[in-house]
Amino acid sequence: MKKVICVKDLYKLYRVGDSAVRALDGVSFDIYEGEFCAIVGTSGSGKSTLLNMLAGLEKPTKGQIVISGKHIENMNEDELVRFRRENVGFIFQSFHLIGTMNALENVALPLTFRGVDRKTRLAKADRMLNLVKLSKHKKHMPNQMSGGQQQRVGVARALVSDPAIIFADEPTGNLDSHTSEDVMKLMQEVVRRQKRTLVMVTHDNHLAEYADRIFHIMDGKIIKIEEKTQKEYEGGKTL
Ligand SMILES: Nc1ncnc2c1ncn2[C@@H]1O[C@H](COP(=O)(O)OP(=O)(O)OP(=O)(O)O)[C@@H](O)[C@H]1O
Repeated sequence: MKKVICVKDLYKLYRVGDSAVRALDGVSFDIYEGEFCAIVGTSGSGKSTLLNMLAGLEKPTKGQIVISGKHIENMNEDELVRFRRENVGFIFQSFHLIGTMNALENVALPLTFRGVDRKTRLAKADRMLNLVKLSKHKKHMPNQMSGGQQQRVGVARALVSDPAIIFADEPTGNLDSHTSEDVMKLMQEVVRRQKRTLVMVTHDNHLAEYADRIFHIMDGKIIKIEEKTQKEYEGGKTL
């Protein structure tokens, strides 16, 4: 299997006054093409810090992050912007839809930044909305849709530019439990069908069960990696 993400000895220290917080304290792992991985941990365990590093939104203090064969820890801001545009899709907890655009226009938006012409953009967005089962809501504005529908738009938007990797930060954090399950099933299905790699952060152990592998993080360390096959690894070694 092809490695898409390779993280080696990753550290992130934050200075707060005289003390240092070890938000990431020596993290190493690989993620393979087509995998759905969940990063799970309690509040303050380092989940968001890790996701921000993987997405190139924050610089590590030390360590390596290789994504699709490229070292992102050495990239400057312009290179990171290009890297994200070409390789990454995001799904946010609070959806981040543009309120003045309908579902179709919201989904088409990432393609605008890639210079795709309007007709092609809208045709692609249309297909993505069908994929997330929102064919009847294409002309709806965000405030005319439920939370679950808005997040489906968020999923379609993350997929529209054919990114190799999708990062999702608590994607169901603003949804009720029933709708959360629906969105998780949808993400699982489209990721499998489209052979994307999905990395999701959540504090919810139950939702993490939708993933192929679960990375448990505590005090900035990966303490356990759980596989769907029930084969478990600890500290990177097979038990
Ligand atoms: N900018 C910052 N400056 C100082 N400390 C920070 C900063 N960002 C995060 N931290 C600290 O790093 C640790 C990890 O934070 P992080 O946000 O990654 O946790 P999390 O697992 O995502 O938590 P939550 O589920 O509450 O979002 C925490 O102790 C936090 O206080």
